[in-house]
Amino acid sequence: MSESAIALQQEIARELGVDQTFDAEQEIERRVAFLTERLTSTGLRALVLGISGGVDSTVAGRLCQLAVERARAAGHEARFYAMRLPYGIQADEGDAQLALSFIRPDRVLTVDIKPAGDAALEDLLAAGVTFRDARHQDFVHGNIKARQRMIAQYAVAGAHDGLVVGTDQAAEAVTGFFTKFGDGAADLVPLTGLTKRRVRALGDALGAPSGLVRKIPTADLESLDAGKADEDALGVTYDAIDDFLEGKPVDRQAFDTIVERYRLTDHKRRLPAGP
Ligand SMILES: Nc1ncnc2c1ncn2[C@@H]1O[C@H](COP(=O)(O)OP(=O)(O)OC[C@H]2O[C@@H]([n+]3cccc(C(=O)O)c3)[C@H](O)[C@@H]2O)[C@@H](O)[C@H]1O
Ligand SMILES: Nc1ncnc2c1ncn2[C@@H]1O[C@H](COP(=O)(O)OP(=O)(O)OP(=O)(O)O)[C@@H](O)[C@H]1O
Ligand SMILES: [Mg+2]
Repeated sequence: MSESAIALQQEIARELGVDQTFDAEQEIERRVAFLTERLTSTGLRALVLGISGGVDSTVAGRLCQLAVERARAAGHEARFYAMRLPYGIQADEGDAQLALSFIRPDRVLTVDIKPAGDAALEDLLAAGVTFRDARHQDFVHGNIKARQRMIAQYAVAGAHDGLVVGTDQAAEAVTGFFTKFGDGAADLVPLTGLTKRRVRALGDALGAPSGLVRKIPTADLESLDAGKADEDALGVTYDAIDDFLEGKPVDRQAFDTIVERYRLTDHKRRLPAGP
């Protein structure tokens, strides 16, 4: 790799807050302390997060529960609302239930996002919105589902004086692999700066079920391609993304794919542009 390529790699990692060193126990402590401090300093009384059955929300969910328990021990009443937000019947519902058993949240709220998500699409079609083809429509519908989850979580935060927690981490941030104002919308992002393998290391250190920690990541938003692996959608592996962010050598094709995605999704990591 050329010197300029290495410099760009380092600059992007710095921009996304990826540390050069990593200690799972320390990171757990730092991130739980962060969530607890946000609760006490804002005076708010709840954390809200959707639990999918994937590793990111399993880890973030456990951090949330530990944080509210710590806040309560310090005399600040706070609750963690874990939300199940299936689109109809979720194929890996068993994983979501396993995640909840591990997290042991104060409350579980379940909202099926299918009726609202489907109604939104139907109304758009009735209004005359057109798509290139069925796959394009299904893709946009997928982003509607992610935003429907955001609506449900913000409603619970509004109802219970809470803060919405997001699962944004460095591997998704660098590729812009999230729905803008959907799962990308949150008040607190406790996994920020972590590569995917470091999220998994937190999961192991927290004692999360191994099957969840090592589960193939999926956004699972497209009905025509249910459970599609993120890596198939991204065209690059999480190992390569993590190596890139941790300053390790990556092959030319992976490097170019990551940098191109990073540039194209710059707008997703910023506030809306104005004149
Ligand atoms: N240059 C620019 N400057 C300012 N804004 C720009 C823009 N280009 C597009 N935009 C806006 O951004 C929109 C596109 O962004 P967005 O709506 O997010 O849509 P988009 O990035 O096309 O799709 C979201 C991607 O994230 C994936 N995802 C979503 C949710 C969760 C996960 C997961 O890992 O679990 C993954 C999903 O599978 C899909 O591949 C455009 O419609 C436009 O409104
Ligand atoms: N079916 C669902 N029920 C509840 N929350 C969900 C659901 N699907 C997605 N989410 C929320 O959207 C977030 C983004 O999804 P994403 O797939 O990136 O994370 P994950 O499923 O936790 O882990 P992974 O990326 O490994 O699949 C989740 O962490 C979760 O908070
Ligand atoms: Mg997932």
